[in-house]
Amino acid sequence: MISYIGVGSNQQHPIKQAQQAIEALKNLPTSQLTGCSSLYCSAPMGPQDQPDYINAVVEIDTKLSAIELLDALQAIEQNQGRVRKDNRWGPRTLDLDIILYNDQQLQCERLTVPHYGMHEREFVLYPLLEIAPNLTLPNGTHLSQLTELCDKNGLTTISD
Ligand SMILES: CC1(C)Nc2nc(N)[nH]c(=O)c2N=C1O
Repeated sequence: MISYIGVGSNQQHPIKQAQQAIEALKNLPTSQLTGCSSLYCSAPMGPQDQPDYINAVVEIDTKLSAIELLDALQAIEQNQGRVRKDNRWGPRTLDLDIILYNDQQLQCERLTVPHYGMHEREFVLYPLLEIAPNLTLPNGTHLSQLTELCDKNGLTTISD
């Protein structure tokens, strides 16, 4: 199954955190990393009293189920020092979110796919457009329809 993973960090050397997470995603069991966007920098969405974020989107081809994938992503987050605080919109060392999992629409206590916020997050939509320009979402929306609605202004690409 093709899945798109959002990578985000704004603590503990975010560029290194993102690069380390991408390396860890290359080693997921029964999976291949089949695409990786550039790294992007953007101001925090939500509370502004925190540092800018580094974001990327990774494409993987995996035999893991969505829940197994979620567990593997949370293990990588913990391994990179993420302490799951209750502060939902606060700073974080590493965030790995399942943006899409094949063309599935899943809604359970631990997981909602497609990611509930992807439609208005330019730091998800533009990295995703970079690696999957012809993507159509499970509900039939074309990715380019979403990026038209979401301006790229605040997003800058980081040269490696
Ligand atoms: C706090 C919140 C919503 N803001 C963000 N803002 C940006 N720019 N990037 C993120 O990854 C991000 N993640 C979050 O969880």
